[in-house]
Amino acid sequence: MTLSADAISLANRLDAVSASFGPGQITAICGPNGAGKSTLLSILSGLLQPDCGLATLHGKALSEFSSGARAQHIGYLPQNGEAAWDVAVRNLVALGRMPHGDSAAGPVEAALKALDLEVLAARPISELSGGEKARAFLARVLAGEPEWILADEPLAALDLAHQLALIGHLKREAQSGKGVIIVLHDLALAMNHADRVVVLDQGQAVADDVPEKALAGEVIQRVWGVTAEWIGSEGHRALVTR
Ligand SMILES: Nc1ncnc2c1ncn2[C@@H]1O[C@H](COP(=O)(O)OP(=O)(O)OP(=O)(O)O)[C@@H](O)[C@H]1O
Repeated sequence: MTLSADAISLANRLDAVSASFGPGQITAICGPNGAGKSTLLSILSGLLQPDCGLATLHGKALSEFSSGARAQHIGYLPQNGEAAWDVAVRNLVALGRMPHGDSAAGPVEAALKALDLEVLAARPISELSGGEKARAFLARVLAGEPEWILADEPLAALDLAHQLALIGHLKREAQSGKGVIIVLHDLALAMNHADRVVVLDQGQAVADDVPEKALAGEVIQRVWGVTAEWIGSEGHRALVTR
């Protein structure tokens, strides 16, 4: 039940990145702008092909899955997604059922509830704020009930309360046996809420460990070029920069 990247390279974007992800965990992918985070997530979702190396699900190359079968297993939220049509929120979320060929009401309503979208369900997407839209796109992913949730900066546009609610939801998804991989720029969110952190720098995986080790001060200094120190207790840490 693993999703793996095995020595994946893509010209000027990723350089021999290997990482294996298991279910039941939240993994954060962190790194500076242009480090290759979105590229790695796209490859792990099967939407982008590497030049060399292999991305596999349960030991089978992602390229060998039909797009429908792959989408049943892996739900992918791109950075800054856009809707092709200006549909109501509930209809957009129901599109998440497409890989299953149904529009089952249960998962759609559960996804609307999880993202606090019930009051907005009849509203056209074009009439949502940026954060509301981000929640709607993530609800579409959740409605597909994938084993793997891959989300590129899912928290970036959300207010504090919705960030915490979404993190709580992703933790429950992980506890129920799903695999969650999210790209995060907020290192404190990664430190406090991820089970594991992969740090990318200039296309290479330079740390892959529990948050305390992968985001240690010396890693932040080396990768981000920032002198910083963690304060507070486990699960409640804040990053103080100097
Ligand atoms: N479609 C593309 N074609 C060629 N190069 C690309 C393409 N998209 C991104 N890149 C380059 O690949 C590298 C990695 O980009 P990627 O979007 O994966 O970085 P990222 O870590 O997600 O960055 P950010 O934090 O800014 O979102 C960057 O140098 C970027 O300029």
